[in-house]
Order: sequence, then C-alpha cells, then structure tokens
Amino acid sequence: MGSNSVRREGDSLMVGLGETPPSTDLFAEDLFADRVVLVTGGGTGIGKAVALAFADHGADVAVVSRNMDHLTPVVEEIESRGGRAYATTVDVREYESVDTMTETVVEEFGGIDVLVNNAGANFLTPTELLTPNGWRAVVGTILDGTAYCTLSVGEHMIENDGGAIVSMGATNSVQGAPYHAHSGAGKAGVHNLMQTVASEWAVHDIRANTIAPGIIETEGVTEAAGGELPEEILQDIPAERFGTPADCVPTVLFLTSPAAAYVTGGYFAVDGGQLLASSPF
Ligand SMILES: CCC/C=C/C(=O)SCCNC(=O)CCNC(=O)[C@H](O)C(C)(C)COP(=O)([O-])OP(=O)([O-])OC[C@H]1O[C@@H](n2cnc3c(N)ncnc32)[C@H](O)[C@@H]1OP(=O)([O-])[O-]
Ligand SMILES: NC(=O)C1=CN([C@@H]2O[C@H](COP(=O)(O)OP(=O)(O)OC[C@H]3O[C@@H](n4cnc5c(N)ncnc54)[C@H](OP(=O)(O)O)[C@@H]3O)[C@@H](O)[C@H]2O)C=CC1
Repeated sequence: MGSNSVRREGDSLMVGLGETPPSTDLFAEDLFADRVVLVTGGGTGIGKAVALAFADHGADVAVVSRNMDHLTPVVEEIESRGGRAYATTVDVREYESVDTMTETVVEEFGGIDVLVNNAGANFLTPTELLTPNGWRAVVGTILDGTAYCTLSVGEHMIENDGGAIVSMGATNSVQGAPYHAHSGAGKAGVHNLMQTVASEWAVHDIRANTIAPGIIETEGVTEAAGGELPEEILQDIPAERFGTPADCVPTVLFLTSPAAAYVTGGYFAVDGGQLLASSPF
C-alpha cells in the first residue's frame, strides 16, 4: 500500500463510506469556544448528538423543546463533561413561546451565535386520511417552527452583527413520496426559507443552510414509520446502512464554523446516497 493510501496500518477506511468518527477526532477542541449555540429539539435523536458535540468543542449550549424530561439529561451530561448548558421549554409552533425562549437564552448566555432548527415532527399517512389537524401538527412544527425561531433569533443576530443558522430539512423535500404530503411540503418550505434568509441576511453577516438527513435511526423516525424501519429500504441506500445521529454531526459543525464562511443558502444531503437514482432508466 503506497504512502498516499487512505488506509493506515490497523485503521479502517478513512475517507470512504465508513462509520463517521466522533467530532473530537475531526475538529479543533476549541472550535466553538466563546460561542453560544441554540439547538431546538436538542434533547433527543439528532439534536441531542449535535448539542453534545457543540459542547465538546467549547460552546455554551441551550437545548429547547416541549418536554423538560428530554432536555435535563443533556444539560447534565454537558455539565458532567465540564461544559455550560441551559434548557428551557418551548413549543416552536407558537410565536410567543419562541420569543420568550429567545429572550431567556439571551439573558442566560448573553447572546446566540448559532441556531440549529432541528425540532421536527412526522408520521406516515395516506394523504386522503390526513386531517387538517394532522397537517398543522407536522407543518406547524417543521415550517412555522423553523420560521418562528429564525425570525426571533434572527432579529437578535441582526442586532448583534451576525450568526449562522442551520435547519434540518429532509431528503423528502426533493421529490414527493407516498405518505409524506405534510412532511415533504414542510421540509421543502424549510429549504426555500433558508435560501431566502441567506440571500437577504448576508448583509448582516448571517449565513443560513439546510441539511437534509436521509434515514437516520432515531426513536423519532422509528415511531413515525409505525414502530419499525423496513429493511427493504436499504436496497435504495448505496451506503447499505441507515444513518446515525453521529453521521449528521460533522456537517452541522462545519456549516456553523468559520470553515464555512463562504457557504450560504446551500442544501447538504447526509443520506448515504439515498437521493441518487437506483436505476439508469
Ligand atoms: C425521510 C423522513 C423525513 C422525516 C423524518 C422525521 O421527521 S423523523 C422525526 C419524527 N419525530 C417526531 O415526530 C417527534 C414529534 N412528534 C409528535 O409530537 C407527534 O407525533 C405529532 C407530530 C403527532 C404531534 O403531536 P401533537 O400532540 O401536537 O398532536 P396530536 O397527537 O394531538 O395529533 C394532532 C393531529 O395529528 C393526527 N395524527 C397523529 N399521529 C397520526 C398518525 N400516525 N396518523 C394519522 N394522523 C395522526 C392526530 O389524529 C391529530 O389530528 P385529528 O385527529 O385531531 O384530526
Ligand atoms: N431521523 C430521520 O430519519 C430524519 C430526521 N429528520 C429531521 O431531523 C430532525 C430531528 O429528528 P430526529 O432526531 O430523528 O427525531 P426526534 O423525534 O428525536 O426529534 C424531534 C425533536 O423535536 C422536538 N419537538 C417536536 N415538536 C416540537 C415542538 N412543537 N416544539 C419544540 N420542540 C419540538 C422533540 O422534543 P419534545 O418532544 O421534547 O418537544 C424532539 O426532541 C427533525 O427535524 C426531523 O424532521 C429529517 C430527515 C430524516
């Protein structure tokens, strides 16, 4: 094996489709030192992994969602690793609740530099069975929630000379798929919103990007899929495995770090190739 090989003695493949290493193996320890990061839905799944990683790289981290029982263990884990964390409840579907959240976090930490719009909701249902309330529950969380947090925290970022916003989209925003009417439309709106924000707020030194996870094994998606992720989906994923929350972490950190200073309005799939066509025809 030559010296330019991607393998080292005893190592697994380093730049292929292997397991994503922990962010501490990839990024500087102090990458987010003196930065304040707000992660919505930061108590579970992808949001939890992201919140813990920011703290590992020096950020003060606020985690917010509806249920304090989801948030407290994350705060405790960050504090046990020597970091600073804070939790408060919010329903992202309610603008007043979101604005109170922003004020509370700014009061606690003195500002917000990074917003991760991660709170989300989904369930699979044939469109003809989708009720107006079902639509509102999902689109209200995904699209209204992302808009409200962006408006509220964005106002603060504009006053404070900049920031970075990352929103969780989904690969279902690219093309319609059965049973995703509410979620797909909401996530498509999220991407479009991030593009508009990126174009308008560059003048305020604010960047905005969308990450589109493919199928990431979390309790949330398993429940949304009806209790189990069907194994046959793997046939459509070139990486031949479902993703993990850890797979999403490096892209979030990259996009909110100075390494992405020239990156805004982008759409980044983290999907093991799921969006690629499986057939030549
Ligand atoms: C590629 C993958 C892309 C994305 C993946 C992810 O996002 S994974 C992340 C996934 N993570 C999460 O989703 C976590 C957060 N999820 C949640 O909080 C809940 O699942 C929620 C979204 C239902 C909202 O809860 P809530 O307390 O606000 O709402 P509620 O209980 O009061 O119901 C409101 C309406 O929805 C209706 N309805 C509900 N379920 C079903 C169903 N299975 N079938 C049909 N309908 C359903 C319910 O009947 C009612 O309408 P109705 O009867 O009044 O006309
Ligand atoms: N896992 C996957 O395969 C994919 C996930 N995504 C997106 O990634 C993000 C994270 O998903 P994942 O980790 O899988 O799922 P989770 O269910 O673990 O995460 C959803 C989070 O959102 C919070 N939340 C839900 N509704 C509200 C609300 N109204 N107000 C405030 N917080 C709320 C929940 O906390 P609480 O219950 O405490 O309010 C929870 O922490 C979501 O945006 C999801 O759509 C996109 C594509 C695929």
